[in-house]
Amino acid sequence: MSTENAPQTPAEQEEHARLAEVMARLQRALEATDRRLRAYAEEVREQKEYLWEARADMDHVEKISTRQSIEQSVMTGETILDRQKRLKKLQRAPYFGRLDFAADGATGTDPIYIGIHHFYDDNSGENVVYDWRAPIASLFYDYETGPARYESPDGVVDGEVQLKRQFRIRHGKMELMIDSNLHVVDEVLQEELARSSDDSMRNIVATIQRDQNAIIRNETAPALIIQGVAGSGKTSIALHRIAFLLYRFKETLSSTDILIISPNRVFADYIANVLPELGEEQVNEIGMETLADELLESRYRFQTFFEQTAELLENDDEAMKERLRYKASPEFLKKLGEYAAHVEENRFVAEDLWIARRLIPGWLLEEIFRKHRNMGMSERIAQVVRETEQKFGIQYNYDLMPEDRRALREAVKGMIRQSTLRETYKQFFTWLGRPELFKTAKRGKLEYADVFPLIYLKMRLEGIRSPYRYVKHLLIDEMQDYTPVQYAVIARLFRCNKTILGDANQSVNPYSASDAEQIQQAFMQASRVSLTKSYRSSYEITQFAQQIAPNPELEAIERHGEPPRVVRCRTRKAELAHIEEQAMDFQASGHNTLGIICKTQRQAKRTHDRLSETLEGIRLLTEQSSGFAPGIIVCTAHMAKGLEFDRVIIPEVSEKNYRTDMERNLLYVACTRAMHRLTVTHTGAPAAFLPAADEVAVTVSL
Ligand SMILES: Nc1ncnc2c1ncn2[C@@H]1O[C@H](COP(=O)(O)OP(=O)(O)OP(=O)(O)O)[C@@H](O)[C@H]1O
Repeated sequence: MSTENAPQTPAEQEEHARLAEVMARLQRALEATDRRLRAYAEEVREQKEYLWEARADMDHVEKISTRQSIEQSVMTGETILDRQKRLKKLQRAPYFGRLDFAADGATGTDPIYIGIHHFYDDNSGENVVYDWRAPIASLFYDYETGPARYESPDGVVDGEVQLKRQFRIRHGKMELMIDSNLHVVDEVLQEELARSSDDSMRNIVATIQRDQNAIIRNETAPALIIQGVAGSGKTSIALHRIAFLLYRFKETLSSTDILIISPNRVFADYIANVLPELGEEQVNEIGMETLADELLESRYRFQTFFEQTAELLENDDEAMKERLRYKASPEFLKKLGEYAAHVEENRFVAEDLWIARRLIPGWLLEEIFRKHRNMGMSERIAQVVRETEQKFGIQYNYDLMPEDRRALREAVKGMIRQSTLRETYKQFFTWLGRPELFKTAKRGKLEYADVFPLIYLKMRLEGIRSPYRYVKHLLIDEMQDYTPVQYAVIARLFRCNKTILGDANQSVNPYSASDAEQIQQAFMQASRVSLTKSYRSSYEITQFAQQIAPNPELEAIERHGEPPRVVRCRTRKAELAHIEEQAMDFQASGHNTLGIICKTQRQAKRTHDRLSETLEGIRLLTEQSSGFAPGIIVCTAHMAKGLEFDRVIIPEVSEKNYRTDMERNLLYVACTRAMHRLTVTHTGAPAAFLPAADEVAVTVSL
């Protein structure tokens, strides 16, 4: 029921009165924080003044103690500032749900209101609003009215949900209030999904679904792999899960302990707001290329994943596909492991040595050398020399002279049959009998597909001291775009808990992709969950995308909109004119984002440049872009991964331009970015895997 007008029913009257009371309490709490903040600011000012004026009479210890006291006041002030921010947010929407739960054996029920943050009223000593992450709040997501249970810190509590109510409150005003019973269509969710997009990912606390809640609140899985169809909320719930874990384990986990591996900086920027909105600090983020560069100590120049995909699309090179396919196979990882063992086995040719006219047996040198396989080579040689010297001293009761030590070091060095890491990696392909699988990319760079195998070999032969030992939880998005070798490297690098998410149907480069099952093999004790309901796109858009890349598991949400349009244009000029028309229509609409999604960067640039001749403010996303913003964005499907737009236009979907499986995947990714409206344009024959024309509107334009 809508409650924008005067409340009608007793329930509405009750809730309006309650809201007014909560708003008044929030106002009082805010005024109290304002007073405390002013008091702390004054205290800091006075202490600083005192420190300055009395500095000549103070000894060192006194100065330190005054400074510490200032720091303490500043920190307390910051905590109050945080509370102030939360209270202000609560003033806009103090809660979104109410739950009356009668625990078995308890007398009476107090309504529990659930909001984005906890609100404890200091004056009355009451929990006025519960944080959505509180144990009891999980009832709100898991049950309608009837028998229910939740896990409290003291154990499982059984009982009955007697009332469940959803609210939409904006700017302190109640706009909607709905009592949910079993089988009620989730009206609040429908409204939420029908809204226009934002310039960043939004939180979904008010409408988290039951299966999503189970993933968010899973505290035990050491590695949780989420395979979810396009638009199923994977990224959203992974971030909500992080917020939940930060709340649940606040004593031992902080935002600086978390790292996100994300596909690019635009995506990182797009999701950056979710955790702060949920009252948590932003967490660190890193891309695979930066990670690789750090691990290789910036010693190698290599192609990026983006460049690799671009090259594949521009050239459709069978030999390259074969290289990528093999390097993405579990077989490749196995062989690389065998090769590393082989190199290790054969690279030290120990011989008997005579130092200071005394014998050092080869077997002893070999034994010491083998023991330290995880050290870098120069460190390892130094260690062999050190340990041999010790044993030598004990055996012969003789201390080595500096020249003896030098001779020992030179002799040990001489026993090593070693080439550079890159050379050793290259020789792997000869050892394998397939030298054609190693090929340098343009300008002598390593191919992207060789970067992580090289790191893996380095780890096996030299050892890498992980710079990420501080990470306690790792989140990997777009998991399908990483290969078994990458996962093997990640597993060695990050021993912490992990949330790994993606969609096998959305790989932008199917020649180097992994599915959830393969990924599970890389991590011990990993659990796999799947999400099959798609929330982002209207029913019609989802059905359209399903015809391009059918996924029998996918369940489309029943939110109806315009059918997607396939627009056949006589010429490229006519196509651009149609896109321009659509762009102008968008500018006049209430929608916030329009994505014009092309296949290649070259096509995106060309489209962008042509449209920019007549339209203002169109942005082109490139590999270097670092931010997402509302308006018209032209980009490739690769760049659009993970993003969403109110409207999407996909140009040049002709038979010639979209032909291969990879192109089909990219088209699927592009279509599934659209929330409310999708237009596909082409000249000449349309791509064969576009839905048949009689199922979509065909407009002959110009
Ligand atoms: N429970 C929910 N309540 C409201 N909105 C939701 C819910 N679940 C998902 N959504 C919305 O669905 C859209 C898709 O979510 P998200 O981007 O997290 O999905 P995804 O599975 O990561 O998508 P993709 O793989 O296609 O990039 C977002 O607009 C998100 O807000």
